Amino acid sequence: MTVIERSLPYSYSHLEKAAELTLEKEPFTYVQSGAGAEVTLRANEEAFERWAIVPRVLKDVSSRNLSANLLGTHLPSSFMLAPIGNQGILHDEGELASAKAAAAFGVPFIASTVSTFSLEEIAAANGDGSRWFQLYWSSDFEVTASMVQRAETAGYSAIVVTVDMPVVGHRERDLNYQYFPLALGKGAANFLQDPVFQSRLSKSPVEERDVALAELLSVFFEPALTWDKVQELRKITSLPILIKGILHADDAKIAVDLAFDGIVVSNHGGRQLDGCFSSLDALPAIADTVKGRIPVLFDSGIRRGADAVKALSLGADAVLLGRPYVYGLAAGGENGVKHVIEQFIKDFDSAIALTGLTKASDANRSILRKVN
Ligand SMILES: Cc1cc2nc3c(=O)[nH]c(=O)nc-3n(C[C@H](O)[C@H](O)[C@H](O)COP(=O)(O)O)c2cc1C
Ligand SMILES: CCCCCCC(=O)C(=O)O
Repeated sequence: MTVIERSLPYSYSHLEKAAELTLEKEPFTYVQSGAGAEVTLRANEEAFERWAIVPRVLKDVSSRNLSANLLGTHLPSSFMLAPIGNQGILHDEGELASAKAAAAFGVPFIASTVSTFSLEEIAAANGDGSRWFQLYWSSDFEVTASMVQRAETAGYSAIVVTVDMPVVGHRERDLNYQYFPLALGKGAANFLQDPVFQSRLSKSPVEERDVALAELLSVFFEPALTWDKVQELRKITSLPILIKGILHADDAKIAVDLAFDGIVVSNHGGRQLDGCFSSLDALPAIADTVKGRIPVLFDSGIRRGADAVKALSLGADAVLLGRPYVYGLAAGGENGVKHVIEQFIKDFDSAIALTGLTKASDANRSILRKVN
């Protein structure tokens, strides 16, 4: 499938610029920025520059297989679209546009708890596409349970529990602008349309939106969350459960020991703890600990096809594409996301061939060297 959206740029930096020129400064900054001094945000990209691919030649790369299969989900090019909340601040069609674009390429879409549109609306837009649901664990457990059950009913095939946000990171640039999309109701649909959440209110969210949003903010975080509590999800759903936000090999070991179905090595794109490990630096030790017993997904810093080759070589089974696709959304709506997906697939395919591989799943450390 080829998308005609030639007015959009091809490089990440130009795509970011196109989004900046399209958006007001507050929503653009919300996406672009990280926590604190943004040391970790920068480290995520810099870590990729410290690994170099040492390609092999004359390997007959005329036929290539980029795919991965994880937990019953087919990934045609070993990547998925990362959960990104509040997409309505970037484009009126928000997650609906992204979910449609993902489906057009068969790329699985991970819908955020704090989406602008409800998980049912996103599922309808995603149609026959494949989708997972990202869960922010609410301190109101019955709301959490209700959302998970709704996701199962709406055809989501895995639950990704994000655990790196017991509290929100200190995002200085958002604080400077006093810009908080969740408080503005841009990521509220899953709560406002939830029957259990509605039962907590004396008037409907339509009648008293401000009261409903205040209730949302009061139950959004669960800083007391523990491994034991997350295990309770097993009683609620038969879907695979992945833990997103792992950086320490000991936590990866716990996830394996407790029989979770997968993990996502991630530092939330440098938006939570500034000064923490880059995601790529965390990956090898985690992959060595997991030893293939459960799928290891990776995000934070994937910008190009060669980045995906490096992450797969260091032990990831698949990667999540984050900021690049929402810059495409901002700059061009559904076609903008299609453009980003299409270019990423072409770039990844080229990188696999030029590395001397015919299967993405064959990527391994023998083709990488640490430089500087
Ligand atoms: C604007 C924005 C919103 C995000 N919202 C969520 C979210 O709702 N849930 C979640 O688990 N992660 C969220 N993330 C983190 C992404 O899933 C992913 O970990 C991160 O974007 C990876 O970093 P990268 O985009 O720099 O590669 C968000 C990231 C951004 C940039
Ligand atoms: C109160 C903060 C909620 C943020 C939810 C979206 C997200 O994960 C992000 O990084 O932004």
